[in-house]
Amino acid sequence: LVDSSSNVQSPMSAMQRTTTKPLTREQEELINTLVYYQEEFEQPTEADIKKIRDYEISDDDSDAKFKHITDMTILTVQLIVEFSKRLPGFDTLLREDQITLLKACSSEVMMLRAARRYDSKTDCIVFGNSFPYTQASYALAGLGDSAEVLFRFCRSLCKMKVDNAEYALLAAIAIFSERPNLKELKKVEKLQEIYLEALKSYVENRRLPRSHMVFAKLLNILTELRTLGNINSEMCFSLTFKNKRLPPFLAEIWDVSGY
Ligand SMILES: Cc1nc(-c2ccccc2Cl)n(NC(=O)c2ccc3c(c2C)OCCO3)c1C(C)C
Repeated sequence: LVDSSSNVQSPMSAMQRTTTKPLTREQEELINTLVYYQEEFEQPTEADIKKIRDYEISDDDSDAKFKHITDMTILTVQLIVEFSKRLPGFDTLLREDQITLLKACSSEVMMLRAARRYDSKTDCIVFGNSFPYTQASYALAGLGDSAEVLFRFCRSLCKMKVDNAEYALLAAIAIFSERPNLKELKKVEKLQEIYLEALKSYVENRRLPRSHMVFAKLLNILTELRTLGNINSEMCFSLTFKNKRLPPFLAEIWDVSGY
């Protein structure tokens, strides 16, 4: 902080002098792979959507709305599983750790996907191009109060202008997170570190003028995802008291006993 003429430099100018490290070739390839598979598994197929759209929902039918959400979620979680299986490093993990990661991350990555499908002009989450979820439709399905939290999360990510690469890297980092009962925790942490480094380099090299602390704000999203995922688990349990049942696929992946 003290230059040759022994003037004390302000920390800021010392910080500004640090040059950003460019992305390495491996990091570029990693990000391109993630963005490719994110696009590949972005939306359910028209055929799948048609299957769940077949029955008309009368606007005021809460059970039908709830069933739509559960069916769309099943399709979306299946896409998340396909995306995860193709993440470099995922196939180096034990099968049981792969399952532990998928069960724990699926609701968190669902929230990220909801934010990615959020349309600020209509204040709707549009899953599958034809399932606009509004806060009202969430309330109708009996998920009212959680919708407020979800839509606030979606709006904040929208304001941050999170781009495709950042979404894909955040999903990968959420997938390779420390979870209870992992057999090879160190391996998962090592993988997560690689994706965190790639996100850090990517953010620092992004051309668009960004507000400062972007990397810190993106890491904060990961903390928020944990909270949202936990509220989702609580919601799953409360459904049993509202005699709303989760389909077996979701009850199993989200560990809702007694399915
Ligand atoms: C079948 C189903 N599909 C979802 C879901 C729907 C859209 C995005 C993410 C999720 Cl997890 N959920 N969860 C929520 O809709 C949900 C639950 C709790 C929340 C929340 C959401 C979206 O959002 C924020 C905080 O708490 C459910 C069940 C459990 C109703």
